Amino acid sequence: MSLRADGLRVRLGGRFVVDGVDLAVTPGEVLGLVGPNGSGKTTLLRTLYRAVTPASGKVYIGQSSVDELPRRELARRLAASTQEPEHAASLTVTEVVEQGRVCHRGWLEAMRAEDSEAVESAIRAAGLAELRDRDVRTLSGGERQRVSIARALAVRPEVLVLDEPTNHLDLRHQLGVLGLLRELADEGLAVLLTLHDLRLAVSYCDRIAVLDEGNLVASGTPAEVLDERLLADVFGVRGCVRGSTLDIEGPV
Ligand SMILES: Nc1ncnc2c1ncn2[C@@H]1O[C@H](COP(=O)(O)OP(=O)(O)OP(=O)(O)O)[C@@H](O)[C@H]1O
Repeated sequence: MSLRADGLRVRLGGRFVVDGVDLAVTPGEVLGLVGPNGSGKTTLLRTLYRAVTPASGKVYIGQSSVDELPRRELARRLAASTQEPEHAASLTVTEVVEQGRVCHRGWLEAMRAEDSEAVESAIRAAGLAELRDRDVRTLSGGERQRVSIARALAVRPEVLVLDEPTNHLDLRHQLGVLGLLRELADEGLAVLLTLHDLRLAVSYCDRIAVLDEGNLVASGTPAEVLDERLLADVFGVRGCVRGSTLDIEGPV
């Protein structure tokens, strides 16, 4: 199912930090949301999965408006990997990833075979097999990041939303996670992620949407969007896209 935002405006601290955004991501597609610090990326994502209520505008999964879907159904259809605060409780990696299945069966019901299978495959996909029994509070930032991604994968959603999934990851794991998202999209998932690294966005995203001061200033293929002028005006760098790579020469 597609995820679509129509005319989203979000007001925080007395101003619109998301200011009239239309966005859609379709099954099979990886859409990268990019923009400078404070441009509204996280707020926009949080609005999509109903952690923030917009001042106006609507978000749809398929034909259903997310604010009319029961919470549990929304959680089954749209999974998010977020920049979360530290875990407060003592839980193992496996226990955290298992939380991704709660929306399918409820807190009090036992794990079924399909739940265990989804958890196992998410743990493997995120490269967490050797860490599965570790207390999450003892993990490094990059390891915790992969636990958050694994929990979202375990949901087996229709739409996957990830806030800076490569944050804290070493280069090998950055490429591993983005390659995995690419594969999942090729299997029919709709993937929306924020990224600061424009080079990775160019290499892995089908389309890029650029947010600047709460406004969507461009969207399209990386080559269409990241022209010299936009790179200079929005990101303050000199560069251009060549094929599927981005060459950055330096600051403007
Ligand atoms: N609860 C809040 N109250 C007031 N202002 C807020 C609140 N949350 C975020 N903001 C402001 O909204 C703007 C957008 O923040 P947001 O975190 O969405 O940006 P971002 O593009 O994700 O930034 P970054 O790239 O630095 O992570 C920022 O100017 C931020 O200071």
